[in-house]
Amino acid sequence: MSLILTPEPLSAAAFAPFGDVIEVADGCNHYAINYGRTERYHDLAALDVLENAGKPTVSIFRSQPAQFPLRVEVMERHPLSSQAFIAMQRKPFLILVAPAGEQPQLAQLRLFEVGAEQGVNYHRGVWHHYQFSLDEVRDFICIDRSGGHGANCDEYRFTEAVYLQRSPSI
Ligand SMILES: NC(=O)N[C@@H](O)C(=O)O
Ligand code: NI
Repeated sequence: MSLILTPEPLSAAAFAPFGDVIEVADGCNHYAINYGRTERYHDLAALDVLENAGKPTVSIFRSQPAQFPLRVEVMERHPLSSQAFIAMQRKPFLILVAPAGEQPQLAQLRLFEVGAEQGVNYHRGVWHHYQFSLDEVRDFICIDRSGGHGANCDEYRFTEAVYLQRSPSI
């Protein structure tokens, strides 16, 4: 028996069990800076990267597009840190997540469509599929942890048949 997942829209409330949505939204803490020429939307994600002498790191992931339907072979988690992704070309992308725990539970898998003006920050231990793009090679800013000590990437390989489908809108 296969499990087929289709995307749901990403909102801060829906994503709360997994992390933060990085976006300009009602209720954000924002204020004018630079003599009124810039509005700062402040402190949008809980970065958690200092465990075991880790340090914050900004990288660019140049990701290959996935082919659909995508068979989910593996998911991963970072037990020592958060990990944020923000699309540089402002194109939508898909993320697959499951709550932190010993292993991802099939019944708790969620597929979200990240909008063109959103980013995500996975909280530490949250299971997720590694980054991929849609249609074309795309660049993503990644903010996570480097240095320090301790293994920070656990993988879980599915034996069940889990597939991701795109929605017509993306
Ligand atoms: N391995 C690595 O740095 N990337 C993954 O963590 C990912 O989520 O793409
Ligand atoms: Ni990751």
